[in-house]
Amino acid sequence: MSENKITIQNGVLQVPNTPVIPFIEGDGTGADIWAASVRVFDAAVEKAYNGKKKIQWKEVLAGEKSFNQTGNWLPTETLDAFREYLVGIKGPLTTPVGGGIRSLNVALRQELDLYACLRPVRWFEGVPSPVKEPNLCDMVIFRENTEDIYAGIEYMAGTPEVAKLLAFLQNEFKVNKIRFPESSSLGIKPVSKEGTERLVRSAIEYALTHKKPSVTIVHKGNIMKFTEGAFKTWGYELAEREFGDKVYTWNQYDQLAKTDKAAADKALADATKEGKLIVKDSIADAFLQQILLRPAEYSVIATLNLNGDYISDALAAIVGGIGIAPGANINYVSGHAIFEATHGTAPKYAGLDKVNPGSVILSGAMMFEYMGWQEAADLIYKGLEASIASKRVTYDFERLMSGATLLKCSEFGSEIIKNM
Ligand SMILES: NC(=O)C1=CN([C@@H]2O[C@H](COP(=O)(O)OP(=O)(O)OC[C@H]3O[C@@H](n4cnc5c(N)ncnc54)[C@H](OP(=O)(O)O)[C@@H]3O)[C@@H](O)[C@H]2O)C=CC1
Ligand SMILES: O=C(O)CCC(=O)C(=O)O
Ligand SMILES: [Mg+2]
Repeated sequence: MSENKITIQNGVLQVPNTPVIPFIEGDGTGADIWAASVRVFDAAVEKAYNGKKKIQWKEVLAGEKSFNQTGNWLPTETLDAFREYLVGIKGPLTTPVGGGIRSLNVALRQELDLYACLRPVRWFEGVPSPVKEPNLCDMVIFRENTEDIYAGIEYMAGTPEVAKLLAFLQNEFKVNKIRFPESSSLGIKPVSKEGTERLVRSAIEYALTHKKPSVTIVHKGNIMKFTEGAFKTWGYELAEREFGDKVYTWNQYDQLAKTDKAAADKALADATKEGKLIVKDSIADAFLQQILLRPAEYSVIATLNLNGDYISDALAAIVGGIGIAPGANINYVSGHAIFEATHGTAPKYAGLDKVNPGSVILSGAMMFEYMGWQEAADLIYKGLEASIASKRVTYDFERLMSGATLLKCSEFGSEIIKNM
């Protein structure tokens, strides 16, 4: 075993001083963003550890660059590298709409079983926002990352496959509610108890470790009873079974309130006063208006794949847009993790050295925190905060700030380094 590999022993990451970290540059604006980000990462590590620590970057291919060079969108070598080196980082990869290859981003998450998509959402002082009090929005999304309709089990209208599936549903299950069966495409949404439990467990453990007040299970269980609804039920059951006294759930409240509403109110108030973690739930559509109107009531969010995708961009917009929305895809058991921005390839800006590299830079800060390199992460936060405070920012912030100086993507990276 090379001394430059990050490994995991008894659940604890072992990080050498000069770890090899595989990275994917990314499609579209990925090249611009990566060039700016990697300079920030190296500068933060150098400044934090005076040359005692240094990352050995290892480029691995995926997406358009990979296809052009190898004829393969996601080479086995790339998956092998992420498996071998445990921790990696990536830029965005393009997914065509309505046909063509399936998402390489989703494929990476599924192949490495990176079941938790962790996306922290917080406001940085001075960032322009469409809401009056963006500081009230301080949430961490745990999005299930391997199941749901992202499993890609869908069949196109008019194909023999869809005809077979339709016939099966009609003959075996007497399904007669498909409005236009002859022209319907069909998709299947797998949601498992195991998948739910490991995601909700991660969210609760995170909330307890970081002393957060609540975990909200966000679902559309009124309509999709056995997938989204089961996610809620399994989530509550897991919380009560595995975390016992450390949590109080709205399910416990509801059970008690059936016979004694006053006692239930008191139990909830006591649990809150005692600092227990409150595990609650919200139906997804209502949740999306609540995050605008009452964001302070939400903290850690546990949700399924599609809801998590929508919620990520919606919450990012509240705190200033997806230019500064970082994320991580993690398997907390194997230790495998790939860090990446919430945003996509923003193709219209490709090659213009224009977009905000903040999301990938903050994803790198999350990676350093995951590796235990907190000092390097803190320098990145410091550099970013000071750059925003001096109003020297990329186009996305500049167009919403008065008196700001417009910087290119690369210049914003340099600005962060200057302010570390
Ligand atoms: N994990 C991944 O790799 C992801 C990949 N994708 C893929 O990316 C492609 C493009 O998707 P699309 O729906 O256009 O979404 P994008 O997130 O790529 O872009 C949408 C808009 O968000 C803003 N934006 C995005 N990135 C930045 C940035 N770094 N700085 C500032 N603003 C930014 C821009 O807004 P404005 O126009 O207002 O300037 C942009 O037009 C698709 O193929 C999609 O599948 C999408 C999401 C995640
Ligand atoms: O894989 C893609 O192209 C889109 C993924 C996405 O939007 C996300 O993970 O937030
Ligand atoms: Mg998305």
